[in-house]
Amino acid sequence: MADDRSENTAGGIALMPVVAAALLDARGRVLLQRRPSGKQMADLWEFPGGKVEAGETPEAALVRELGEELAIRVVPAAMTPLAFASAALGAKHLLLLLYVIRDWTGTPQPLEASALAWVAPAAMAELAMPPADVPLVAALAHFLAIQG
Ligand SMILES: Nc1nc2c([nH]c(=O)n2[C@H]2C[C@H](O)[C@@H](COP(=O)(O)OP(=O)(O)OP(=O)(O)O)O2)c(=O)[nH]1
Repeated sequence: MADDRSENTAGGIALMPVVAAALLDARGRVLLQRRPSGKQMADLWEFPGGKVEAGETPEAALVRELGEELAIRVVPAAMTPLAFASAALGAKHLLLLLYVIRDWTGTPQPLEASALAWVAPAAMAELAMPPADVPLVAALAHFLAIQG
């Protein structure tokens, strides 16, 4: 019998773990990237990140994704877990883990996105983002408001 443990299919639902970063600059702005045309959820603004691959920790996946997408270097110790979203996504179920990151090396470049933008928390709600991000944006705005 096939061993499906690595596919996260317990209960019949295929979980899709995705990691994402709220990169914050010194002014409290957040880096968002625009998904390219032709990809699922094209043209929506999102937190940089991507799918956790089999055998990877979430933190290792975020190190890899931020290198691939933005050409920046981050270390797991600089990642603070902030919030998660749990939402149906087609035949799968998205588990989206959002980390706050204030320290990294390099200048973010849009290697895979069609655009990058540093966005003030108050302006985030005006951008079109994937539905799963809505509660994450609210959690981030709250976090930034209490952090000052
Ligand atoms: N990175 C990111 N993905 C998000 C966000 N919100 C959201 O629903 N997603 C979804 C979109 C995709 O279905 C999934 C991420 O998959 P992806 O295709 O961008 O990931 P990837 O970089 O591993 O890409 P690929 O190699 O599979 O092309 O998570 C978000 O804020 N950031």
